[in-house]
Amino acid sequence: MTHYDLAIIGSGSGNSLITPYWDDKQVALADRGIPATGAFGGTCLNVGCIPTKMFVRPAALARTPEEAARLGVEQHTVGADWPAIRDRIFSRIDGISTGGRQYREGLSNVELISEEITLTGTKSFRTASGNEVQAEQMVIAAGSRPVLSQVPGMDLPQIHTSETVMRVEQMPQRILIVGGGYIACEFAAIFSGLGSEVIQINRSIGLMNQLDEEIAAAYSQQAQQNWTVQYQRTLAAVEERSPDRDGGPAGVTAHLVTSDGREEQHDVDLVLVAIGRTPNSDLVGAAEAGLDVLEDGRIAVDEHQRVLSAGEPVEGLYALGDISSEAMLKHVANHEARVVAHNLEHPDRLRSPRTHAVPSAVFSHPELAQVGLTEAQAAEAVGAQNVTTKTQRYGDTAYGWAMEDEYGLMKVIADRRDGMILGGHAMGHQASNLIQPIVHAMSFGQDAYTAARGQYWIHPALMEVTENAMLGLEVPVPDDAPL
Ligand SMILES: Cc1cc2nc3c(=O)[nH]c(=O)nc-3n(C[C@H](O)[C@H](O)[C@H](O)COP(=O)(O)OP(=O)(O)OC[C@H]3O[C@@H](n4cnc5c(N)ncnc54)[C@H](O)[C@@H]3O)c2cc1C
Ligand SMILES: NC(=O)c1ccc[n+]([C@@H]2O[C@H](COP(=O)([O-])OP(=O)(O)OC[C@H]3O[C@@H](n4cnc5c(N)ncnc54)[C@H](O)[C@@H]3O)[C@@H](O)[C@H]2O)c1
Repeated sequence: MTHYDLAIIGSGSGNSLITPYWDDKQVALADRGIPATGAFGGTCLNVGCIPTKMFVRPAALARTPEEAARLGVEQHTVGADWPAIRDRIFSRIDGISTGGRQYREGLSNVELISEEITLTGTKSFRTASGNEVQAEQMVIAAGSRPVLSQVPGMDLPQIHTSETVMRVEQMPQRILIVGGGYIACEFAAIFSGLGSEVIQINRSIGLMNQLDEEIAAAYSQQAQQNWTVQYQRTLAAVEERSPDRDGGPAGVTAHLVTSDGREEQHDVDLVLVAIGRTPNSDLVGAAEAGLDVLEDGRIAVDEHQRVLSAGEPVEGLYALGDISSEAMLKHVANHEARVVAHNLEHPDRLRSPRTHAVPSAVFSHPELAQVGLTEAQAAEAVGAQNVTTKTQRYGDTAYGWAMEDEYGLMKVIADRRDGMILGGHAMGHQASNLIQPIVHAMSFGQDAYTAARGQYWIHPALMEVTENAMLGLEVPVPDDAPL
């Protein structure tokens, strides 16, 4: 049994817990590596946020002829060099991952355990090779993994999740994407932008249905113009077709079933399954070790990120990120890591993460961003009569004219009694940036009028969309309001 001052499971946001405080103490960092590649550094770096957005950018560039044509410029995308794009992206990503691993391996106070571990108690685990580890304090930051459909054919090499699809040898000519959430909508934009024929199916009607209804409907309409979207369909089975005459890779036939029981099929090169992610609490053996596990698979934590066992926090045991958080987002995992880092160092002054005004963006085409409540949730929270909303079209602002923008929207939802912002939702160019002043106002408790009028907005920047959305709300103007 090896004893450490701190043991961390997971090298994603967990990796950032090793602050200078631990320089003269002994830390174990266990990570089995990303399944497809064994890479160090977790999901965001290797198979998540960062590589996806590195594909989003060339896909957006490949689409510029559409916008250029509206502005009187003739452009033509000749093609996207998938192997070159893929290799450029992963040479950078893999280098960062390798560098991170080497750095950790080189530290005398850190033991890197590159193996799958299983908890044996609340602050102990066994490695796959049989070593027993015990720690004074422990953090479970073991993330989540993609869920696969429970249908025949999921073991075929043409079936992909977000963990494998970015490294395929050739860009698919035709791809079926299953799901209507973040990952499905981002990859639909990536592959359609780069030139694949994309068919996206969702079992319900509409895409990104967790968003504000107005924005989700507007996005779904746009998506249908950019690639093929089919609703009320689920995957029933996938079977391999024989290789083509030139000996090229075999594609698959995806069998679908519609909500009214009809059968359909699509011949595609590959299928991307993006129907959600499940926390890795089962992989680490959380329930067997006596930890409380919620119905959705998350490890239960209290307001200080302390893990619960039989409803009570276990001293010195924390969880963070996808394995315990409702929002599976990197900025949330990182914030929780900062809180846990503090709590590990100051057990007498425990802090809690902020749960208010958590934003997210979907880097699709168009881009989406949101923070706070939807209009329906706001009506539920404060009463429909107290809710005021403003939907500002990009196209009705000066920069929107410059862009000849046809679909961009920013919707702000506020309490009409005090002007406090309850939610913000955006769709269109740079939505993930335009939402930030709303996040700022909500985080620092500024009413919409003060947030809009209390600062200069550069004219005629696109950010005037956000300014105008806030100014368009029917809210009280505070006494001595800024002019
Ligand atoms: C395709 C995709 C795109 C995304 N894009 C965005 C985005 O744009 N913005 C955003 O905010 N979020 C995005 N996310 C979500 C974001 O990546 C996650 O919320 C975040 O990475 C979670 O970090 P974590 O530290 O909790 O877990 P991870 O980074 O997943 O780290 C957990 C680590 O634990 C290891 N592990 C698990 N079980 C064991 C075990 N038993 N033994 C040893 N090691 C184990 C895993 O191998 C992994 O390396 C995206 C996710 C995906 C999949
Ligand atoms: N830009 C970002 O911040 C970003 C990007 C990617 C992923 N993520 C995170 O990763 C999480 C997982 O992403 P995701 O897209 O896999 O999940 P998701 O929860 O966003 O979407 C899942 C989709 O799959 C559908 N679905 C669920 N079960 C199904 C089934 N059995 N058959 C058919 N369809 C089914 C759902 O209706 C939904 O449309 C997200 O919730 C998000 O937190 C964030």
